[in-house]
Amino acid sequence: MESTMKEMRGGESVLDLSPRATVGGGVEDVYGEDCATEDQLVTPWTYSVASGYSLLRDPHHNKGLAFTETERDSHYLRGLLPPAVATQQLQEKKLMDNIRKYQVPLQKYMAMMELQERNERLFYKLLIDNVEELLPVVYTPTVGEACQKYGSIFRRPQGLYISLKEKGKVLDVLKNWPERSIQVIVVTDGERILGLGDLGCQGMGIPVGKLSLYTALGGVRPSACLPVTIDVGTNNEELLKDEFYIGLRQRRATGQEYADLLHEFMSAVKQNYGEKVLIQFEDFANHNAFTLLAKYGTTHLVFNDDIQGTASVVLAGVVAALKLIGGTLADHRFLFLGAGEAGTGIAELIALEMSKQTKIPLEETRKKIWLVDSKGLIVSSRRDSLQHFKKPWAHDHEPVKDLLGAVKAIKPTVLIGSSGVGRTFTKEIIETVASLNEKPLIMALSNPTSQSECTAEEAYTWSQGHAIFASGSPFDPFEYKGKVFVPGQANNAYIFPGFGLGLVISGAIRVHDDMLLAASEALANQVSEENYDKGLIYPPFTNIRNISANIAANVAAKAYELGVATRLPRPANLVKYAESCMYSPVYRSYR
Ligand SMILES: NC(=O)C1=CN([C@@H]2O[C@H](COP(=O)(O)OP(=O)(O)OC[C@H]3O[C@@H](n4cnc5c(N)ncnc54)[C@H](OP(=O)(O)O)[C@@H]3O)[C@@H](O)[C@H]2O)C=CC1
Ligand SMILES: CC(=O)C(=O)O
Ligand SMILES: [Mg+2]
Repeated sequence: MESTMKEMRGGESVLDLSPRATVGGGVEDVYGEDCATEDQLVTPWTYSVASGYSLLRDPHHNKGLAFTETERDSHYLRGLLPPAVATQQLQEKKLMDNIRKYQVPLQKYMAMMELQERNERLFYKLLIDNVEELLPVVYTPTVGEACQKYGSIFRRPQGLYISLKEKGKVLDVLKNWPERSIQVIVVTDGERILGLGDLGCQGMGIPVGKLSLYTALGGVRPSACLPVTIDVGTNNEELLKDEFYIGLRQRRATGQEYADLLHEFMSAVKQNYGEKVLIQFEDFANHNAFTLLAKYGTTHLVFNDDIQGTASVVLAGVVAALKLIGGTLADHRFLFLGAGEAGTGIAELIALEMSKQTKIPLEETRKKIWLVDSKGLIVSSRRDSLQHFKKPWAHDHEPVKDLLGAVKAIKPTVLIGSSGVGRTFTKEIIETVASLNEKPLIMALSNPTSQSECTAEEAYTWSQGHAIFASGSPFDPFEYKGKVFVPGQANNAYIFPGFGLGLVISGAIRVHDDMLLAASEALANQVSEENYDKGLIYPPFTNIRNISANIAANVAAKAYELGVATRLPRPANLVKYAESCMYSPVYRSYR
């Protein structure tokens, strides 16, 4: 410990690759302020009570016209606001009216971001109360366009940028962030933003959007959330030429240089925030995502949303769908288009659940699941040339070059799109799947809407109304032959906020596959008869905070059962406890 602190205080090499963080949370005096001597560098943090003009400019505390007469007197606000006093409800009504007037989704997005920067509680009140309407604005699909244009619409930094320029100084960079009690970090390196490819530093929109859902949907308080973008360059030629690009103007660093920066970041996070901070990897390319998850899964509280969160949400949808399509999980044959993070992550969790249900070994249950990648069906003759995460799916079969051929050969009952390529579920493919099944389950998971493997209209029309359909980005209900079909949204947003809350409230120090199954089970249990009657396999997002509390409780229960929870004693009623921990956006009164 002594040598660690000396290094930190020396102000040069702050990188400690084996931090002495305690399970109890945090490291004693990590900022080195109490014991620093004259020759040592510290961060000069100060705390003050905001009042007057600075109170109005502080998004955490600003209430705008909702400051009461008493607050206006006691906080030096007289004259800085017009005389009217408004309720939060009235402010919400006005802002929703304004947002609804914008025709262009990106304008709505910018209005929401501007609100978040101006009045955080009002932002979350809007998002929570109007979740179905605003989710497509702050999240997919609009966040995808926002990332593509991030350089042009950039106004104020909303998260922490850690680039190669900060190599050797990452711990100092973390200390520049104004909040210290961080519970959840969402980090991207921008290389696989939704299905839009490499957006470099402009991927920041994704951690910002995901964390706003952590708060709105999962109740993790905003000050405990830290969006991070690791900038190692971009291979996106358009961005490299774009004069408004906000990131490093170089091609991506790879190999040891990449690994070193990531390792410095992971070590600094643990050193600064302790063992219980959740690090959610988001939208990394698959050649790094699996490696990072495996490497840090045993030393940090890490979760890959694209691999694990997606798996949990899709398993929930499939289990719920069994009520509509019949059979048990093991009775079905699964075919995926796309064998990357999402595809193989989902496949593995389905196979695991199947194995647990049937007591059949995992190697056997995997054989019910087939994947197609850009080179065709994954079969054993391709094994040697496959990336490691595809190898478990190389079953014995003659080569098949495309999805249509695979559909004809495998005869799937469930078709899942996780390719990132739009309109790849063609009319012929959907017609073939529909001809093989009375009720085919079709999930087009790729985001944003432009990359969806098919639209809701296509799924329902081409299957003549027989398909049970869900998609990663939302589609409106569709009327076909006088019947209204309501597509579900199979998006990891159902899982990660409640999952993260469960980890936080139990003080979990590691993520385990059984927790993903627990989250999935909790979600599937929330689908009501009324939802099923509409053909839905997910509950509506309107009830998401309640759903998240149930997911959190199931995940926390599993953490206690597995012995990785550190918050002791275990609360007796975990749902109630989760609810009691959830952030509320209602204004507080100031003395
Ligand atoms: N709904 C949700 O909650 C989520 C949705 N997603 C979406 O899933 C998509 C994929 O993400 P992810 O798995 O991380 O990406 P990856 O890059 O890891 O995987 C993409 C896979 O699709 C394959 N592929 C690409 N083009 C084709 C094609 N034309 N025909 C057949 N296969 C193709 C690739 O093949 P090859 O390996 O040969 O290159 C690869 O196996 C993205 O659009 C993302 O937005 C992701 C996470 C959550
Ligand atoms: C939803 C999500 O995480 C993705 O599309 O990458
Ligand atoms: Mg993602």
